[in-house]
Parts: sequence; structure tokens; C-alpha cells
Amino acid sequence: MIDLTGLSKSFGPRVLWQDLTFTIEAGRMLALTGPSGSGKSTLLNCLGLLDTPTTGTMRHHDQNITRLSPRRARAYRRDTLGYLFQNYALIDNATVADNLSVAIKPVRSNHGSRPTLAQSLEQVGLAGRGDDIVHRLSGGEQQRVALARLIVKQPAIVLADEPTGALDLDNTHMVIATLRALADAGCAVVIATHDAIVRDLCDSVLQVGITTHPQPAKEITAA
Ligand SMILES: Nc1ncnc2c1ncn2[C@@H]1O[C@H](COP(=O)(O)OP(=O)(O)OP(=O)(O)O)[C@@H](O)[C@H]1O
Repeated sequence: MIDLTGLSKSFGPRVLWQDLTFTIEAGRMLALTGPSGSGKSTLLNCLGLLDTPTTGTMRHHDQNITRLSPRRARAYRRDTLGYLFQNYALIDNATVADNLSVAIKPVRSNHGSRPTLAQSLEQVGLAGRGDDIVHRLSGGEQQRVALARLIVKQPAIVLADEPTGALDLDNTHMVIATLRALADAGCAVVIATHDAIVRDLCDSVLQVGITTHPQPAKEITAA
């Protein structure tokens, strides 16, 4: 799905990570772990075309996406990517339904049929809450809205940055279950996380700045 070749990132003399050469596969969940400041978010930003690697290339299918023009990068993000953040990144003063409608607009998708807005809310336990204003929801409910937004969009790739950082255990499991369902439907999921629960439920783990390719999650857990 996304082939990384010799990818590295430095800020001045400081090398965050280097020699990343591996494939991010459809249908799999990859955890990015590592201490604070190791460069997990920076790697997600490169994958999301919000930053550029210092060396190396990124290919999505046959397209070299390493240094797209701003217009092409916007189209790629719109058509291919879904995001999940610790702070939810919703439109606070709009309704739940309006937040989801924004994600429905892109017409191109790898998936034939997408769940409706009502189905997506039901899947995350928010059936009938489409008219609620987002800022009145709890943090856990807001992250469920962000998950419903991914369900209606069905992106080819999900980039998640500490998506469970502010959540209790129930909501953490809701996040993981939803991301797993997206992966089972063919999505590639990449999650930067400090949470061992999340890491252990992924398929593979890249220890950013330490390893240059992902290892099976089971090997990390056993270590
Ligand atoms: N534009 C920039 N210019 C210079 N340094 C930067 C820039 N962006 C990020 N950095 C530095 O790169 C390092 C990695 O940051 P990043 O946010 O990717 O780490 P992280 O592993 O996601 O950390 P955390 O777990 O705390 O979220 C940090 O030391 C940060 O200050």
C-alpha cells in the first residue's frame, strides 16, 4: 500500500529516524512507539504529506507521494486519508451530523459501499445523537464522533496520533475495535501511541528511532 524506501528525517544536525524501508500494508495495524520526542508525530506528518522526509521516498501504489505539489497533496489527503487525534479535531460548534457530513463529500474511495451517517453513529454507540452540538459531548463521546467520521469516510489509510491519550478503558477499546474493523475492511492503520494496550492490539510495531522496520507486536510484548 505505502512503500517507504530509505526514509529519514533530521532537524538540523539532529537525526530523528533513518533508513526506514518497509511497506505499510492494507488490512494491518501498525503501532509507532518510542519515547517522547523520538519522532512519532513527525513520521505521521510525513505519511500525511504535512511534512517532508529529509531523504528517501514514499510510494502509494504506483504514485510517488514524497514531494507532491500542495494541490495534489490536498487531493491525496482528501481522497485517501482519515485522521484520528487525541484532541478529536472536530468542529466544536457544529452538530454531530454536520461533522460527519464533511467526511462524506469525497467521492472517490477504495470501498464500494459506505455505511450511512446513522449506521456509523450506531456502530459507535451514539445512535440518535446526530443533532447534538459537539462541544456539549464528553471527551469519550467526541472521540466516538471522530470514529464515526472515519466509518463514513472509509479511507484507504488512517493516521492516528495518540488517539486514546485522553480516554478511559471502555473508550480505548471502542477506538481499537473500530480501527480493527476498518483494517478488516482493507484500510491500513498507523497509530502513534504510548499506550501498551493499544500497541499490543496492533499487528506490528515500529520503535521509532530504534528499529528501522516493524516487528510483530507479539515479539515486542514478550520482550
Ligand atoms: N519543525 C520543527 N523544527 C525543529 N524541530 C522540530 C520540528 N518539529 C518537531 N521537531 C522536534 O522533533 C522532535 C520529535 O517531535 P515529535 O512530535 O515527532 O515526537 P513524538 O515522538 O511524537 O513525541 P510525543 O510522544 O511527545 O508526542 C521533537 O524534539 C520536536 O521538538
